[in-house]
Amino acid sequence: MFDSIPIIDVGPLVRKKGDEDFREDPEVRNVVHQLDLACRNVGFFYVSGHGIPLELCQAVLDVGHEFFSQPESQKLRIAMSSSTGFRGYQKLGENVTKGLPDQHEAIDYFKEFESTKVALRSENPLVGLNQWPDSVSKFRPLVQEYLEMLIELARTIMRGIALALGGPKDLFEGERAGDPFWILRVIGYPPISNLSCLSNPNGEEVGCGDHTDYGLLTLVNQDLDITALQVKTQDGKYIWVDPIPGTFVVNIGDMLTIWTNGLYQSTLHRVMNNDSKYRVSVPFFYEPNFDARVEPFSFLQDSTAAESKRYTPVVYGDHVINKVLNNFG
Ligand SMILES: O=C(O)CCC(=O)C(=O)O
Ligand SMILES: [Fe+2]
Repeated sequence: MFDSIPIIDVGPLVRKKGDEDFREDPEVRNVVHQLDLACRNVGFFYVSGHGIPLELCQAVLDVGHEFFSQPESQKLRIAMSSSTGFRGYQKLGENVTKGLPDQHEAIDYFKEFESTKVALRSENPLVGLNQWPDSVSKFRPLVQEYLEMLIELARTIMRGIALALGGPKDLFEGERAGDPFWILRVIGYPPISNLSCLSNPNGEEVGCGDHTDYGLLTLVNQDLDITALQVKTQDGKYIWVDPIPGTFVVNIGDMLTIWTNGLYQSTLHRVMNNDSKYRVSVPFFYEPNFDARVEPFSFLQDSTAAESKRYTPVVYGDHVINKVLNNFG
């Protein structure tokens, strides 16, 4: 049972990731222990000490605000469609979670496939080029710089999680997540008071409905002056995830649940922007290799869920294609 989100200073992981004795270092071991507790009990944690400049995080949110404040015709110039590989801008209400329209607009970026066998598979609907708004000139260079840093940070945190599971530090490298797929969403949530009456069955206006994230690890950069993200506890209550300057909100996704045979569970969460201001958040989803087969680690199966609870293996790429097509196809 949890009633708050822990804060983990990942500084030692970041500073010592190249060290020979990384695994034995007392500071690293301390971080690894905290990661283990957070992943077992909460599924969410803040990370501080990550080394990514606050100004860069803020600048990414600022260009998001600038983009969304434009007239719709301008935004639709980078509209998402099946012909863009589902990359680009989607209007308010176009995104659907569990059959209900979400009250947000967004731009979606996916890792671009190189001409490997994945890209050449004609049935892969996510093959395409990312859509960059030239109306906001700083957008592309800033977001690209940010992406490179976030990929590296997520990889470092996954190294800590590998040790937390008692595995080798490269557990999530190679065929599993050595060539990680990623998704970046720049999301805008209008204040609920501005919305017409599209509500969920409970009469609530939901920016993004209850869901777990479907990949490996999510890092959320959110506006600092609005609290809108909520995490569901085991007894069904929601707790608000207040923004903390200099941190990312990190949560684990469904692929980690499968790999750990349920030891680390992805946690339900949703977004409600009850504030009077427009909110921007930029979640970054660090994922397995596109063609990774995800199945419970054999070294964990004895110590985790009973046979009946075993998770069904999936190929990550099939899983994500399914999710995207269900939403927009
Ligand atoms: O906007 C947020 O704070 C989180 C959004 C989210 O949960 C998601 O896009 O998966
Ligand atoms: Fe999420």
